[in-house]
Amino acid sequence: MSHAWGYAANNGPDKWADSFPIANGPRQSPIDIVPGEASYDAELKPLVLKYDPSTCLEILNNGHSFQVTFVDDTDSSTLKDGPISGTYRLKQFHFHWGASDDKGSEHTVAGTKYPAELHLVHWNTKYESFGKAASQPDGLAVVGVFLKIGAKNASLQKLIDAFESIKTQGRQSSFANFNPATLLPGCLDYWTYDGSLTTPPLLESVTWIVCKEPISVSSEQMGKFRSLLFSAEGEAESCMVDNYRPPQPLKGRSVRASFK
Ligand SMILES: NS(=O)(=O)c1ccc(NCc2ccco2)c([N+](=O)[O-])c1
Ligand SMILES: [Zn+2]
Repeated sequence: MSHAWGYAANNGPDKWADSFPIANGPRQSPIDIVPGEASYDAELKPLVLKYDPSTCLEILNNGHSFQVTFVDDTDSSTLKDGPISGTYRLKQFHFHWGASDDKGSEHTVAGTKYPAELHLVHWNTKYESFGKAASQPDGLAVVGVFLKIGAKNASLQKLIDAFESIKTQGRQSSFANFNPATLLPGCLDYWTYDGSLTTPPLLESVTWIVCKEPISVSSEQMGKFRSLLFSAEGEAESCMVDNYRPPQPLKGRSVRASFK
């Protein structure tokens, strides 16, 4: 790919294999989750998420999504138990969404697309850094949460209120004392499977933990997500929409459920 990857016709998911051949690998993400084909595993533990709002650092438009980044030099914000062993540290969270409310999530549930999907990204502290962990089969654990059109979400609104300061690619602003736990659904039942990063470099290092219960977002709030830009200041404006990879082949993998 002579140009950076993106989500357009000339550099989008169908072209990623040109520069990242792992795109056709055995454990790619996202996938379509078919509840009737997931197997309940009684040995799966409840998720233990401990988030310290004081580790929240900044909000950034990285040109593919917006992300909120956390200080990850201590075990202040961590994920434990669930399908994983050991301690994984929260590095950042970000979203994927569509140009309209009928699409936008990366994982789908029996073919159903949600308007958006939240990813809370954690790395295994048995490795010395996110970068080192990202290249290991058990290096990362990403909690996925679907967004469903409904009531206005007060927690998402705090993110949206910062958007005017990060409208274009590369812009960032300080963002303190945000508690990511306020973005989690009430019920933490989940599906889990072995997968990958859903954007280049598509590394096959992710234990995916996808929550069954969505959180709400209003259609107006989704409109604000779509006001962000892929483009940098001074470039032709390109709305940040449809920044999602479609489901990938399961290739023999099993999906386990933490619930009956
Ligand atoms: N949609 S996702 O949660 O799978 C995802 C994808 C890419 C990256 N990062 C890209 C990257 C560069 C080197 C290693 O990683 C991240 N992340 O960093 O949290 C998350
Ligand atoms: Zn993501």
